[in-house]
Amino acid sequence: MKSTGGSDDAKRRAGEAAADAVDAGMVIGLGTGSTTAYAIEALGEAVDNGLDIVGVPTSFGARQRAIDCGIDLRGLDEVDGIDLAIDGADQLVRETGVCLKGGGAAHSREKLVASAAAELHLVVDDTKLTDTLDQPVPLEVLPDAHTVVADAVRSLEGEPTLRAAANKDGPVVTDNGNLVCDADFGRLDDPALLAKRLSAIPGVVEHGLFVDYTTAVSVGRSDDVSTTTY
Ligand SMILES: O=C(CO)[C@H](O)[C@H](O)COP(=O)(O)O
Repeated sequence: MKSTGGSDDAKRRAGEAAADAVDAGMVIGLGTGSTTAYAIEALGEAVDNGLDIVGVPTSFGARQRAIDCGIDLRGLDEVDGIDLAIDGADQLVRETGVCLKGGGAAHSREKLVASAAAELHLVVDDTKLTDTLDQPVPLEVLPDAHTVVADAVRSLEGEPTLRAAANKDGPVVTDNGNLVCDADFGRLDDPALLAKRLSAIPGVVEHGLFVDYTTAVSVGRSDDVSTTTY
C-alpha cells in the first residue's frame, strides 16, 4: 500500500480515534489508504472482542484489509444506508473540513460511500493540514475521454497529468477500469466553484474535491490526537 505523509504513529492515533467512535450495530464505510488501514485494524480487534458491525469497503484494497481483519462486509447496494464512513485525505483545511482525496485513486467510490453516510469521519496525520488546498485535484476519467478531459482542464487554466502506474507500463487503472488525471490548478481559492466546474466535464466520473461532506476530523501527531467536529 502506498504510504504518504507523516509517521505511522500519527496515522495509527488518528485511525484508532475514529474507530473509537463506532458503536455496535453500525454500518461503517471503510475508506482507503494507509491511515484508514489503522482504523480497519482497530475495528477488526473490536470485532474479535464481540463488536457487531457491517463494513462497506470503498476499494479492492479496503475490502482485502477488512477481510483479513474479520469484518463482515456488504456492498453499497446491500445496505440501507451507512451510519459512519471513516476515510483518509491527502490535504485538508481543518477550519472547514474541505479536503482533497484520490491519492490512492479510490475517490469515486469513497465519495459515493461518503454521500450515502450520515457522517464522514476523516483520519489524517498533521502533515495533511493546510490553510488553502494547493495540491493537484485527482479526476477519475473514462479511458476514451482522457484527452478531452485534459483539454477541459486546460480551459479552466489547470495543468493536466495522466497518472502513470508505478509498477506497470502505462497509466494507473482504477478499480472501476478508468484512468486518473491529476489536474493542477495551483491554490484553490474557491474549491466549491471548482468542484462544480469539474463535475460538469463530460468524461469525468468523479473528482477528488470533497466539499460539505466532512462531519469530523481526527488529526494524529506522533504524541497525541485531537478531533474536530463540524
Ligand atoms: O483518498 C484516498 C485514496 O483514494 C486516501 O484516503 C488518501 O490518499 C489518503 O491516504 P493515506 O492515508 O495513505 O495518506
